[in-house]
Amino acid sequence: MRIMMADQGQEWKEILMDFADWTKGDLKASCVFGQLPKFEDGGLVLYQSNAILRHLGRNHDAYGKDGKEAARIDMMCDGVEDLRLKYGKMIYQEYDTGKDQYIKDLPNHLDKFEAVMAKNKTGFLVGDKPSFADYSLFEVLLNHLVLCSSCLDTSPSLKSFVEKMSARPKIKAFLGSDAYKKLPINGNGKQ
Ligand SMILES: N[C@@H](CCC(=O)N[C@@H](CS)C(=O)NCC(=O)O)C(=O)O
Repeated sequence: MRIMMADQGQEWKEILMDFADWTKGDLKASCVFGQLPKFEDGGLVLYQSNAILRHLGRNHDAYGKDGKEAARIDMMCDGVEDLRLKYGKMIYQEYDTGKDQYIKDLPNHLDKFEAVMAKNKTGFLVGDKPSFADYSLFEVLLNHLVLCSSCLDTSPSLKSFVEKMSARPKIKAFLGSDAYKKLPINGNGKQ
């Protein structure tokens, strides 16, 4: 979300929740699913990261040029979410016992995105400009590069995608900012 808003030139105000405050429970009780992030846009209050991404996609013309592209963007976003969940399970539940096997299995998961990216030939998953699924994939790949810096060596289209996204001026500025650098990748400090 942050990367997408930065690239689309949308300013945002962020309130970071301290874990001690969160455990008091008041905010949790007010969240629709008892979890963050919470996103407010005017009178609209949203939860669920991918719903927020879709909202941003609609607002910033980053949801395909027609219904068919939108459907394929949804599919790619759900595919990214599957990978994000596998990564999260390893990070939060199996880091010490499962990290090596996760890295070994990673090419099987990344291959799917590599194939779509290579076939589209525009440098994006769908269409010829970044959609919310591209921002989601980009963020997941950045995190995987921290986990294993060589993980894209056998995925040339994904490697080029990450390089080009990282070089987009507003993304480059955001990734270089203190606001971004001080954020932990994962809440448990593992990466
Ligand atoms: N499917 C949700 C998952 C949200 C989620 O896992 N939130 C975590 C932080 S990233 C949370 O609020 N954890 C605290 C809790 O469950 O009490 C989304 O994508 O937004």
